Amino acid sequence: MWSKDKIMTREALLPVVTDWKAQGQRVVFTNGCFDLLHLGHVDYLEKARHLGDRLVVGLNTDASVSCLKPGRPLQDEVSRARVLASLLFVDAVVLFDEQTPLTLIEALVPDILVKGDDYTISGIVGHQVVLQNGGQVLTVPLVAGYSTTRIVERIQAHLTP
Ligand SMILES: Nc1ncnc2c1ncn2[C@@H]1O[C@H](COP(=O)(O)OP(=O)(O)OP(=O)(O)O)[C@@H](O)[C@H]1O
Ligand SMILES: O=P(O)(O)O[C@@H]1O[C@H]([C@H](O)CO)[C@@H](O)[C@H](O)[C@@H]1O
Repeated sequence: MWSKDKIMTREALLPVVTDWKAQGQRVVFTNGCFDLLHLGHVDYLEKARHLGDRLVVGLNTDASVSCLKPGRPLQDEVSRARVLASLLFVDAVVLFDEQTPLTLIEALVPDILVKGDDYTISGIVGHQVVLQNGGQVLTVPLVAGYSTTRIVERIQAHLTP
């Protein structure tokens, strides 16, 4: 499979997830902006994938990111989606335009919902949907010292005379 084929619309992804579930595969879902991919992202995504059998990543569109994080994204949604899709342990990438992935999670009803532990369980959007459907909501420890913001700050410091 070419990585670009992992990038799907919500409509195309729904039957794929239904088939995975019908085959008894546990579907893990996470989401984020993933502006500049770094070690923390890779570590947490790989761990998320191994909490189940398939990993679906919800990716904020450029419009969504710019509402959440003024001045961002630095990389457009096409680039961010392809970089995520190129990861061996990512099975699907789906863009969402809203401020939160709630409607996407309501549509997919993943078996496992995951975020980094910079979030509390009750602070993870969609946790009620997943728990009410008998699923799990989990966090993965952060890799200390890694963030997109930190990368930007280091570049800015490097460029400042
Ligand atoms: N250092 C890290 N280790 C593990 N997971 C991380 C780390 N940083 C972010 N994540 C996780 O990656 C996902 C996407 O987060 P996000 O795109 O905001 O990354 P970020 O590097 O924190 O970006 P920003 O600096 O712009 O906030 C979230 O689920 C978050 O919990
Ligand atoms: O990359 P971020 O900022 O960690 O991703 C955000 O996560 C929010 C989270 O799911 C809240 O529980 C989400 O609402 C927001 O749209 C971003 O994806």
